[in-house]
Amino acid sequence: MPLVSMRQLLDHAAEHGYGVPAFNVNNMEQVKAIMEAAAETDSPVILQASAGARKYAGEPFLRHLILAAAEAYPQIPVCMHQDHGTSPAVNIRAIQSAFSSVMMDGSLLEDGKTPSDWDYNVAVTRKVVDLAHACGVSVEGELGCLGSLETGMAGEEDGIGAEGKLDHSKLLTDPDEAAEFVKLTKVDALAIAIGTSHGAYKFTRPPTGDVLAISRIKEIHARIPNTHLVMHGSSSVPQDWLKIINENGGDLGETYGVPVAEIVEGIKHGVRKVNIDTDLRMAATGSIRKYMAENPKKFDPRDYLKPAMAGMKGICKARYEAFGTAGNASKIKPISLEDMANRYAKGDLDPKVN
Ligand SMILES: O=C(CO)COP(=O)(O)O
Ligand SMILES: O=C[C@H](O)COP(=O)(O)O
Repeated sequence: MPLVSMRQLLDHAAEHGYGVPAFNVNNMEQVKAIMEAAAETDSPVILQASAGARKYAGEPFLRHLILAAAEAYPQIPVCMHQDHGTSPAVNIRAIQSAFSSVMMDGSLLEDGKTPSDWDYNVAVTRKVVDLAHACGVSVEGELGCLGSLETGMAGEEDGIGAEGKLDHSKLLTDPDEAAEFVKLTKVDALAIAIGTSHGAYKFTRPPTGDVLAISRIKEIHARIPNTHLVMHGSSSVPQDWLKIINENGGDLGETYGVPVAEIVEGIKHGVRKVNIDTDLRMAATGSIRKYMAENPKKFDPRDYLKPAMAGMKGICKARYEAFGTAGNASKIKPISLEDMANRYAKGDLDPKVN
């Protein structure tokens, strides 16, 4: 099957009331684990690559890994998505690389650190939407900054994300602004700030409504019912993997993620894309640490990468099942990007704003 656009996958998810996890990929083991889980559960797939992934693997390796996934699993619709494109140029290069979906993260300036203003975010996002839609490629925008409602600290990780303390208003997306932003930019999907952040250190205690504002999702969805909401920083930081890592020489400390039940609640109210990276990193690290501790004489990377793949696959299967993604791949007939471009040109995919 050819790569499909994220808009097609998320429209299907909205129509049938489920969500799609978007897993970050950097290497073959992650891609294989996700695809095996998707094949076993009949789930459509979003594979997303950050600028960091491109730096790590290199553009040709990354592109071919994702194309290999689509070739090896022709029955599974795969979207190749650029995560956190920090400028129009990054996204244009992604489209040139065959990405079927991009993210213009105009909530931050091009340095990926400094919170931007409204006019900048609208201008860069609209520019990317005009170019991408002409190619049938979908666009995710972001309004608000990821960060902790517990501490007010912005969610910087690996050089991406704002730094330091932010005003509470920046950490929670405003429903009126979301409606205006979507009207002006015509994005297909909108990443919102509700108290989640990238990485393993999201919450110091299991989160409650004051630090994880799931109720805000309902208010935003009511204003922009056909724009798909995206939850970034949605790893659940599994306590069993945390324990395995720490029992085998790791030192991650006490920390909590976004409970799967809260994500499922979000999915009931318009969340269609759920970004997950840290959970797969933890499953891989825990598996490798455990294998190394139990098998000190082994040195073939395939020996410890196999359990790493199995650990990641377990997380993927659990999320596909919990989010209702399972059972839907076979129901999706691919729409070509050419067709998507025509639909955008006719205005058939324009956002509805209440
Ligand atoms: O949002 C993410 C990528 O954009 C990943 O979030 P996590 O760090 O919670 O996995
Ligand atoms: O966007 C956040 C993801 O966790 C990607 O992280 P990365 O930039 O280290 O690949």
